Amino acid sequence: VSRFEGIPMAPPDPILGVSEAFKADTSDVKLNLGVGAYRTEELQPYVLNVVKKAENLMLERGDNKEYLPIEGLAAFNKATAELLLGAGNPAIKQQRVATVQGLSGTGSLRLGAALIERYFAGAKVLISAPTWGNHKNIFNDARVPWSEYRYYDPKTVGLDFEGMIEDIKSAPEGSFVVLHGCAHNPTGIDPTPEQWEKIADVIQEKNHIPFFDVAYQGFASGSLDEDAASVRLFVARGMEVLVAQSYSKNLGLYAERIGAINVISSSPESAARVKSQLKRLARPMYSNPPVHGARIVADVVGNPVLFNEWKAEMEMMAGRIKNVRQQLYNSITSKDNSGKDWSFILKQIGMFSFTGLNKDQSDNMTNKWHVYMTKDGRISLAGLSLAKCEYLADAIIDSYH
Ligand SMILES: Cc1[nH+]cc(COP(=O)(O)O)c(/C=N/[C@@H](CC(=O)O)C(=O)O)c1O
Repeated sequence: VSRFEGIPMAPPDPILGVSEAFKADTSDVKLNLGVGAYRTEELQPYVLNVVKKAENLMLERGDNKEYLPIEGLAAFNKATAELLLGAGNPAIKQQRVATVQGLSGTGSLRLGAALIERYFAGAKVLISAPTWGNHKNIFNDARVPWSEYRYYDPKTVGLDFEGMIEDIKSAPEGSFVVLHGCAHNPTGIDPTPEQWEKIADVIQEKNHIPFFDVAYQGFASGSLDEDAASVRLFVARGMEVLVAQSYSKNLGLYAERIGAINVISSSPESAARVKSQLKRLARPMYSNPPVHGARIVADVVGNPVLFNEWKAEMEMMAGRIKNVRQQLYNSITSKDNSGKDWSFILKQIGMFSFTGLNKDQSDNMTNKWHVYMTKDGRISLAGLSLAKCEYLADAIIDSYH
């Protein structure tokens, strides 16, 4: 008898498990609108041109495979903090930013969670309702207690701003508030600039610490600066902030696992101490991070020609998703005569559309129409082509009524 027999079979991941089910489907009309990964109009994965150019540069240079320091590639850490905050940001000049390269967004969030667990005993983390499917797993496994703040209002298919503020205000003083920097996942609903100001007010009032998850910078609006505006607003106020970054989507480096955890503190001394403890946490977890993705980001950002080409490719990707969003709206409204208001599809930003389809309706999308999506009603528009909008519109209308 195996000694592992007591280990139960784990359920498939709510997001990544959808791709497994999609692959098993033999239908030729199947659509994978599950995982948030960009696809071209031909529904193929996309390796950015600048990534190929950066990799050729590496080969020509003959870069070695020596260990990186625990905190990662210095050139990457410099580039990623400057991308996030703007190269001239006073926090960077005053050396108040502790940046450690992480295993993409997930690994950076986990490192931040481990710091909270070790140095903020009893502190609570507040996450939005709903939020990205892996946030709860990350804080659960880091043994950090969390609770939810109201975010999505199904009645208005919009932001429950009053509820959000109330829940953040009523949380214990000094809680960590997880905020999506832009392109909220799964709702696609972002606070307005005015609402961000009020969110910053209540967080300051309560001495909470904001923990931004920035997984789509430049990918949501097409502009790196626009998509970082919320983070920069909080830092400009002199607030101490944690920010997890990912280059999975905006540079298409999904499988390279490249991201960073940034801790902006009020003094260079505390930034240095925080960085030393982040290294202390990383060493027994994975020792030091992978070099390939870090070099690509550092080379692309460090080379003005490549940097400009990257910005153009981001605008292209964001543009394709905006076109698909508009086309889906047109297809649905030209077919559906129920009078339902579908304008939420156009108001949402980023990779996803939160359709409002419930679990049974989402099951119908999959079982009858071979459309794969997450059970919370989210569809990834990045996996949709203009050519498939008619078909998807039929599936959504059929599943709704
Ligand atoms: C908000 C958010 N934060 C972090 C991540 C982590 O990505 P990483 O590749 O670890 O940098 C993702 C990925 N989201 C998509 C893929 C996934 O679930 O892992 C998704 O929502 O489909 C997010 O959507």
